Amino acid sequence: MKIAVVGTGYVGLVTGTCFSETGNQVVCVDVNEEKIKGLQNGVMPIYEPGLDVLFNRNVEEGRLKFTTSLKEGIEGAETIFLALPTPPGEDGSADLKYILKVADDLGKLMTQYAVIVDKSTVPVGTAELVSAAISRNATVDFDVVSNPEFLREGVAVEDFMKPDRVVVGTGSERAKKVMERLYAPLVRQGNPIIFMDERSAEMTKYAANAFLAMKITFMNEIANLCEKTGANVDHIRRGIGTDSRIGKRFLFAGIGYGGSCFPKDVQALAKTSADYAYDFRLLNAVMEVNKDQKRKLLPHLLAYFGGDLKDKTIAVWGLAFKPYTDDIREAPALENIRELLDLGAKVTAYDPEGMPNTKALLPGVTYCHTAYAALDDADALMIFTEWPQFRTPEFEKVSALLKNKVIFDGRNLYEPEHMKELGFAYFSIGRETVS
Ligand SMILES: NC(=O)C1=CN([C@@H]2O[C@H](COP(=O)(O)OP(=O)(O)OC[C@H]3O[C@@H](n4cnc5c(N)ncnc54)[C@H](O)[C@@H]3O)[C@@H](O)[C@H]2O)C=CC1
Ligand SMILES: O=C(O)[C@H]1O[C@H](OP(=O)(O)OP(=O)(O)OC[C@H]2O[C@@H](n3ccc(=O)[nH]c3=O)[C@H](O)[C@@H]2O)[C@H](O)[C@@H](O)[C@@H]1O
Repeated sequence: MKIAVVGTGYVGLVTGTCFSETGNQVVCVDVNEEKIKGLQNGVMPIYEPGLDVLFNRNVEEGRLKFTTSLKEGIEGAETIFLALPTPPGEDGSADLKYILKVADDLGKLMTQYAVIVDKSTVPVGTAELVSAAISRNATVDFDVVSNPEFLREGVAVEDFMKPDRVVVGTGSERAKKVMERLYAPLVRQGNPIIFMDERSAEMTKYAANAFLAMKITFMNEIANLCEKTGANVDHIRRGIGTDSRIGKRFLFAGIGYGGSCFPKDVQALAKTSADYAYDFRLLNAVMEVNKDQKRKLLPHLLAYFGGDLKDKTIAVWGLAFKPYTDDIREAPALENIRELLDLGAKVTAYDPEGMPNTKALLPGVTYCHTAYAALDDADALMIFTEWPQFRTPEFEKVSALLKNKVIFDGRNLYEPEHMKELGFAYFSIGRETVS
């Protein structure tokens, strides 16, 4: 099948690359000329484990191509995926300007029947808006389908190639057949392709992200209560996660959820609720709790240094919003670093992949080549991302490099008991403080 993917961000690149891997001819389109030039020269603009191998193979074998021309990209394409940004608008709703602009262009450019597949995360009713925008100028038949994407950054290839499920919203039998054919190699793993109407598919995506954000937030609130009552959130996680009705995943308490999607999607769903005059109280609570959670370690840090961080150097391990990605959008580390700098502290930082992106936003930080280099002569260590190499550091080296043996850990990487034995002061989330 010939496929066009419009937008070569995270989702566009993974979608295009994975569909070329299953034997389709894919052309990816983007308005960013520099990005397209790089992709044409084999430069992968994001760090995503495993994606480069598939990318190189399919580019070499001629199944994966890149262009800035929408007209050229969609020529002969049976499906046209929209993997465009839907950032929060001023009122918190998803901004549809990128999607509707491309829909308008498609109406003018399409010369044959195509299925327009909305892969971006968009509010209920968007398929109808896209359809109307195309219809204004279209001279050919088309269907608009909602096909939300559930991949996680860092494990995107695995999530795309072996999805738990594929959700497709369409009322068209013709489009349904096209989508079945396209996804057949992926759902052969035994997982379902679930067909429904467009509005339900659009809502399914928001419900999934909001539910996961709520699950994490619930555990963060339990963690906060654990700190007050002397219970240990790790035990609670194991104690409830083994109940198959609850499930083991997404129960890790920490420094709050970040990333390009949970914060924006929870906010957008709250806005949809407000638009329909429904007060979705749970969502508002999730956003409020997460805002506070991201700043959870700062009061402990300030108290440790008697309320004054001037002339203190704080080492930071982890900038990306989670491991195995260079994505720093809404990362808890960034908000904390800004606050540290405002309070007069110096910051030294290390992240295996997140430093190039952070440098542009926070030039006042000293970026180091290794995790240990960031500790050299620092007054304290703060941890914001659970990269595996931070899990088992050489603690002797850590204590030799730090001026004070103190760690503020937003990801619960170490056992409080062990830290006590090693003589560290140790602040984590929802567990005993070692001081
Ligand atoms: N990043 C993620 O892990 C996931 C994102 N999503 C959703 O997928 C959508 C896309 O997200 P990302 O890939 O992260 O976006 P992104 O912001 O990384 O990339 C979007 C790309 O679209 C391009 N673009 C903008 N206007 C264009 C136009 N008129 N024609 C062609 N290209 C254009 C931009 O230059 C950019 O390269 C969003 O709705 C997001 O919520 C869904 C699941 C996972
Ligand atoms: O719509 C999207 O863009 C995607 O959003 C999330 O994926 P992603 O943002 O890549 O990352 P997650 O692994 O979900 O983590 C999100 C945040 O929650 C935090 N988290 C996650 C799990 C957990 O137990 N505790 C916790 O604090 C992470 O540290 C991170 O800051 C969803 O998991 C994907 O299914 C969805 O497709």
